[in-house]
Amino acid sequence: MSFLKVQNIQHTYFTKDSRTTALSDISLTVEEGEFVSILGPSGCGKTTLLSIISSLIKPTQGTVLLENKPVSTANNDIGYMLQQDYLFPWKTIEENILLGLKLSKQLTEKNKSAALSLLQQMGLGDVEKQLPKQLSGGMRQRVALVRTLATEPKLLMLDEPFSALDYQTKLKLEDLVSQTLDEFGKTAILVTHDIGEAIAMSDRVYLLSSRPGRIHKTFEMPEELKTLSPFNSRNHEAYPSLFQTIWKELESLEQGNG
Ligand SMILES: Nc1ncnc2c1ncn2[C@@H]1O[C@H](COP(=O)(O)OP(=O)(O)OP(=O)(O)O)[C@@H](O)[C@H]1O
Repeated sequence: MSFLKVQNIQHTYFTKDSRTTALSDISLTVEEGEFVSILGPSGCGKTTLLSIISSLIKPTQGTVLLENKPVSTANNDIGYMLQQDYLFPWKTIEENILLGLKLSKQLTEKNKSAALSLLQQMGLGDVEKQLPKQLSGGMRQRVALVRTLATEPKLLMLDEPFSALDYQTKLKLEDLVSQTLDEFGKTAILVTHDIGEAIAMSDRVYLLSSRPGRIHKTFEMPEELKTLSPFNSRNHEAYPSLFQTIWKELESLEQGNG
């Protein structure tokens, strides 16, 4: 039994006078603790696929099972880390990271201190009482990660979480996120436009083609990269040729010959 099983997804958006098939014939599985990425040209259906996996939209066809059950939006099955941090500007960092627990009526002394100690572990122990606007973009994304992990979701959806950050912050955050998810044994799906990021962070990369989005190719990352941090993966000798291979495939898709 796979942890996450996405079977034969097809999705068509209907409007009054048009229909767009965004996804067709998508099947994939993710095992517990794995990190996979979804890469593809603009408009290939990445966001649609994430929304279907999270059960925010119901696919026209197909099923999604998490631990053999349909995904539930009610019981913290899914946690999100998005391009924008969506921290509430009028709430302190502490209030922001505890909000999910509070709303789902799970706030206890135990998980409160776990969340605060994770904040400390992220190097943010001294900003608890500050407001989001007092923090840099990278710090705010670290807060967003703590808030996401605080509710102990089974599956994490990372939708371009580093794309608004400067390059150096992004590389540092990739390492921190990767290390934290490993430590917690979390399973994650990353949507990205960044080939390097996908290679450096993932166990497996799914390359989608567009109109409709299908799985064009699946790239299993070599074992020697899987065990390295994202930063060290980018500097490994296996990295440039993998980058070239995926780059060429993506180029061919963008030129419509895929
Ligand atoms: N609500 C909607 N109604 C109609 N068509 C939609 C809707 N949402 C998305 N689409 C279409 O479905 C296709 C896939 O869109 P989606 O946003 O999932 O792609 P994406 O890969 O996330 O794009 P990008 O990389 O540009 O963010 C596109 O052709 C888009 O125009």
